[in-house]
Amino acid sequence: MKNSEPLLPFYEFIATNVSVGIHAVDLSGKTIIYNTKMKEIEGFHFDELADRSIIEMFSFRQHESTLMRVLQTGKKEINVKQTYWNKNGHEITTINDTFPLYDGNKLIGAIEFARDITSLEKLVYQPLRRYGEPLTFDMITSDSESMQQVIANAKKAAAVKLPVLLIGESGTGKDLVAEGIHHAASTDPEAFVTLVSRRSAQSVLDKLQELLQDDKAYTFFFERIDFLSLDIQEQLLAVLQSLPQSKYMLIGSVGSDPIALIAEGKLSKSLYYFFATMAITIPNLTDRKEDILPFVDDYFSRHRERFASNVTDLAPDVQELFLQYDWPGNLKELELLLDEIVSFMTTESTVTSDLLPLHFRFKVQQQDATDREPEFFMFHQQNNVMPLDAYLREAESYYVQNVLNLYEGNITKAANALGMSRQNLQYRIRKIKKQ
Ligand SMILES: Nc1ncnc2c1ncn2[C@@H]1O[C@H](COP(=O)(O)OP(=O)(O)OP(=O)(O)O)[C@@H](O)[C@H]1O
Repeated sequence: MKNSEPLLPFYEFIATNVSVGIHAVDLSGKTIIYNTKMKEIEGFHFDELADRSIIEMFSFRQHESTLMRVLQTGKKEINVKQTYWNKNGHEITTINDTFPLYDGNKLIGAIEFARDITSLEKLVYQPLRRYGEPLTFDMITSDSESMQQVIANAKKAAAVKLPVLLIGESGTGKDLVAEGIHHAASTDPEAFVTLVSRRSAQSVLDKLQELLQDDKAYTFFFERIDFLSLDIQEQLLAVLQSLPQSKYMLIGSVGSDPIALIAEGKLSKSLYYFFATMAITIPNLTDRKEDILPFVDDYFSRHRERFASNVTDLAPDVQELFLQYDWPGNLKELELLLDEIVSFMTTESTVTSDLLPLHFRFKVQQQDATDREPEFFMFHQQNNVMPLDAYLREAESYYVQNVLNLYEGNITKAANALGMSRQNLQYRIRKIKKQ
């Protein structure tokens, strides 16, 4: 390969600057190439991956399963869309092509190319919007008492036009409530601007400064301010404090309890006080299960209207499963699942259990992992053998749940006992919940 040596700097430059995530592994699953974009997508540092096999990293990585499968089958997998939550808890959507790598006839590894379409997905994934209509409170499913309270508070916030903080886990509907507030407070449907913190933090400030040059009474929605660094949060606060009161409607959102975020150093206390004139907490879907079936009905009616489809309802046993499941990804998870289900449907009008994707059935089963007997994890020849990564996920979930139970849910003590940091354990718990 002597002749290719002068090309190495070119290859390196390409790998570093290309806007596609690249991850290549050798036959043993060891990482050979992991480029800058892939690091950005997955929120990793190269040192964390350099010398480890995929199996060792199994609990952290989303892509390992495709790479493993391609190593096993020797067959490429093209255009696979994945939405997941990366190591930093950011929701990411990618489209992946994964190829086996051959030297002559000999398989030597696998390589994955991931196109990050998160921002695009956010733009195009607007299933609630009916042909450009503004998104108003009446379009938000709120059958539960707690959601009705959220809407009532959001209406008050729109009336007084003071800064608002929306608190809720990913997928609970913070974006919708923010937009509902805007349309209740303003007559200009075009003046709602979402400034997304999950990409480049500096771009939030730049975009804000740029828009402030217009003479428009914008509603600025600062989505997930807890994803901004403390330094940027302070800079943002300085800009916000200098704005004329009452001209702009200012809304911020955070993904969990702000007091805990402040204690963990992820949220500036002063920025919190600035936004929290009015704080609205949007509960998790599992705490307002009355919203599940009305949301499904509404989804089906929109689907019929838009795609002239036949889909009308869920079979009783599917309803049961939906009500039983915890929905860690909240309404977003339910919506993505419905998207997947209706894409399989042709002439059927009722969603029966055989139309449920395997991963969902598996997740419902996994929810009872804590009730499992230890014998489940012992290998019996007569048992069906499950794929290794599914088994490892089960085992991790079972072990972590039991250690948490042992320490009565105390994360610090459980993390100590498991020999890991609090953040690491919290990350794993989130991941287990989302599996
Ligand atoms: N109450 C609701 N009624 C109707 N649709 C909802 C409701 N809540 C959420 N959704 C749907 O769930 C999806 C996620 O909602 P949204 O983006 O507002 O969540 P979020 O809390 O802002 O999440 P993130 O923190 O990840 O941005 C949206 O596509 C929306 O259509």
